[in-house]
Amino acid sequence: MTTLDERPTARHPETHESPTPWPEARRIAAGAAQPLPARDAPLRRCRGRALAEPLVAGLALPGFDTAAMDGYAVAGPAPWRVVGRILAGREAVIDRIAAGEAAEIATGALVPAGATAVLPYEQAGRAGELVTGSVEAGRHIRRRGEECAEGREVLPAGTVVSPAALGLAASLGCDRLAVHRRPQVAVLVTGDEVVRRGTPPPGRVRDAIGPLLPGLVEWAGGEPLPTTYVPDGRTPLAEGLTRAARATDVIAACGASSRGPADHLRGTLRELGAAFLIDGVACRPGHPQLLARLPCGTLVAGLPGNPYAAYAAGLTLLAPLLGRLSGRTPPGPRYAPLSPAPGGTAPHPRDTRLVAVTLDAAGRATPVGRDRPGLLWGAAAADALAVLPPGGELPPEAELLELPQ
Ligand SMILES: Nc1nc2c(c(=O)[nH]1)N[C@H]1C(S)=C(S)[C@@H](COP(=O)(O)OP(=O)(O)OC[C@H]3O[C@@H](n4cnc5c(N)ncnc54)[C@H](O)[C@@H]3O)O[C@H]1N2
Ligand code: MOO
Repeated sequence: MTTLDERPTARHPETHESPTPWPEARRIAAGAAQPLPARDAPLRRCRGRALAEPLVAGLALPGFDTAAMDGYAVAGPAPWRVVGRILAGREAVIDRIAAGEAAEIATGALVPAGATAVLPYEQAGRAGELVTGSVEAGRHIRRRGEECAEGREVLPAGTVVSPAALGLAASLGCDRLAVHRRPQVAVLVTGDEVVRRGTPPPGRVRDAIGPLLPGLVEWAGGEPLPTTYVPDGRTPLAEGLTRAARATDVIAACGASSRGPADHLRGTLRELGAAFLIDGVACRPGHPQLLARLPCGTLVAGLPGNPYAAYAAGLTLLAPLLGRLSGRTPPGPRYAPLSPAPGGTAPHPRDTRLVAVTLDAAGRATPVGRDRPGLLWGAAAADALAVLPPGGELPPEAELLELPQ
């Protein structure tokens, strides 16, 4: 685990904080915890969780010599005399055929011993009990174990269990899988100005973060707990953090992260004895974000109140942290060539910029615009966020951050 003392300490000329460079902040967040313990869970509860152990084939696939086409199992050269019919899932009525014989066979049925190929109906001619046609030896028979040998590792530990992985595990005879527990995340939304329903009156604003964060948390590997709303003020914030810390692995506290009269997050965390792992990140938007550990061990990700800044911060610190806690192997970085922005998006002189982009069919990323810190329009229309390192001209290509769907 990286400690505060290992953080770079350059002071930020505008905020007087000591922001951590964006790539370093992500590494610290991903290393701030260990994967949560494994549990044995029934398949229906495994989707989205990470395998705690490799998935090993407990049986061969296919499990028996299987017809890959509807037609005739044939032995030796044509013509063949039909000796019966074999359907999938039925006990073998014909377990062997000799040269010159054929058995009508359904896709998925057990191929009788002695069969040298399956001749599809489309390639067969039939007159009474006699079948003619030509088929290469071995064609259209899936031999036992040819697709996956028994005992083979098919997925490594750390793989997120997808719908396809669930189907594969079932094909391999699994009823349960060893998966990591998902980290529970309590979302605290602060601010006297936020309203949760309808049109906000003058001076108030609709809560955009409460609806946004649970989906982001779930996508990143966490289990969101019901969102709690905390009024401005140190005491309610301290009470909210203390209550949440008793019941959860991670707290995502939104708003109150800056320097205004109602921005008590940093002070309150200090009063509660929290250790800061990250105290500001050199990125736009989202620079006031933080990561701290309460004395009880619960981690607190502090996200800015501006909704797009909260989203960008959620992807910067919260997502790698939840990925690690949930035992997921992090995906490798993705890059895309950048089209110049119609409005002229440029790198920030000191901070990493996170820009909402769409991807065209050729894989080029084009900035969408409408991604000011308070506005989620660009992010909602985007396919990814492009990461623009600080300084210089617009780079020819950029790293992409995947977005929750
Ligand atoms: N003197 C400075 N002021 C500010 C700085 C700075 O560096 N120095 N940074 C600015 C940036 S950047 C951001 S981001 C914000 C972060 O502010 P807070 O985290 O303290 O959040 P608030 O002040 O509570 O709110 C900011 C903004 O967002 C709206 N908001 C808050 N919560 C929600 C919500 N749940 N849904 C929708 N909108 C929300 C709030 O009404 C404000 O407009 O600080 C800047 N100031
Ligand atoms: O960085 Mo603020 O986080 O721009 O909106």
